[in-house]
Amino acid sequence: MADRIVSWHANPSKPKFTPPPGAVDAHCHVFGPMAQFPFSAKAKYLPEDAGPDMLFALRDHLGFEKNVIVQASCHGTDNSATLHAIAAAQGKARGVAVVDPAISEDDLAALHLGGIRGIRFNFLKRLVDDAPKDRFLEVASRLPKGWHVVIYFEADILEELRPFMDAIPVPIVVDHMGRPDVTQGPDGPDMKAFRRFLDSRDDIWFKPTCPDRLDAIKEGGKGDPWDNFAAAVAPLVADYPTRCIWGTDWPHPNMQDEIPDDGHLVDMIPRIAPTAELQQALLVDNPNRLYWAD
Ligand SMILES: O=C(O)c1cc(C(=O)O)oc(=O)c1
Repeated sequence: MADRIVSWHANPSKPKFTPPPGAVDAHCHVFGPMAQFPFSAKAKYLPEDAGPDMLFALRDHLGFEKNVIVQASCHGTDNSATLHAIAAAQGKARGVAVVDPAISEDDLAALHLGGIRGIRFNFLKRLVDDAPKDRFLEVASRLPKGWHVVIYFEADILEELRPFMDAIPVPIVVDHMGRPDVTQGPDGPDMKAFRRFLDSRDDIWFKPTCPDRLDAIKEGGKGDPWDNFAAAVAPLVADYPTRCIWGTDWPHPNMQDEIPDDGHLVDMIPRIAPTAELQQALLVDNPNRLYWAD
């Protein structure tokens, strides 16, 4: 395994945009600390420590009140680091776990007590070795009440995943909108396909997140301030205002080449959600419905 990497900004700027009271950063991660929570033997990247203290300092700096911590692939199916961070947040965080599909009902109940409200299925080959659809469906059918499934996939496999996703019996939240090519614009084939998917069920949610990944210079995009992303994504938020949640994606796994300034990421919010109503839905009402319903 290569050296441990740093993928986050050392000194993010203060955003110009002020999030509304109660705003939730609903997609972020923690890494380690490794001495306490070792990374998975199957991890595809080995990051430096980015623990809860750093996450909460960033939350306060950016003007957010709560976090949803999504288990990062480098921790495999051992959710200890995520649970530790949720506990340290003292009610200000909930989370999404990655589980071995053979997990017992007791272990699912323990995750619920620890603040977990969903499980993540990752289909990115650069992040995980396998994604067994039949086993994923089985565990999705016996989740605690009120939970959902988070899915991370790339646009080119959306159609292939449709039968699998259509069979998921709980709400679905799509990470980073399934990584559309934002250089195609709001009416490009990737956005059209994603809209068709959203229209197929009213319990599919999405995260209009990661301009730094989707509009990266090395991916053929514009880079910060990510104008392609703003143009392609604002209409999606406008058309599905009750089904989107937003997050920084800190500490930005794997982004060590074009590390985003988190203050600039927050300043994308008014460009994709220009009214106070949209901002309230995206940052407060929607994430609270998914993660703090009980
Ligand atoms: O695109 C990625 O590299 C990435 C990785 C992870 C993870 O390693 O869990 O999570 C994300 O949200 C995005």
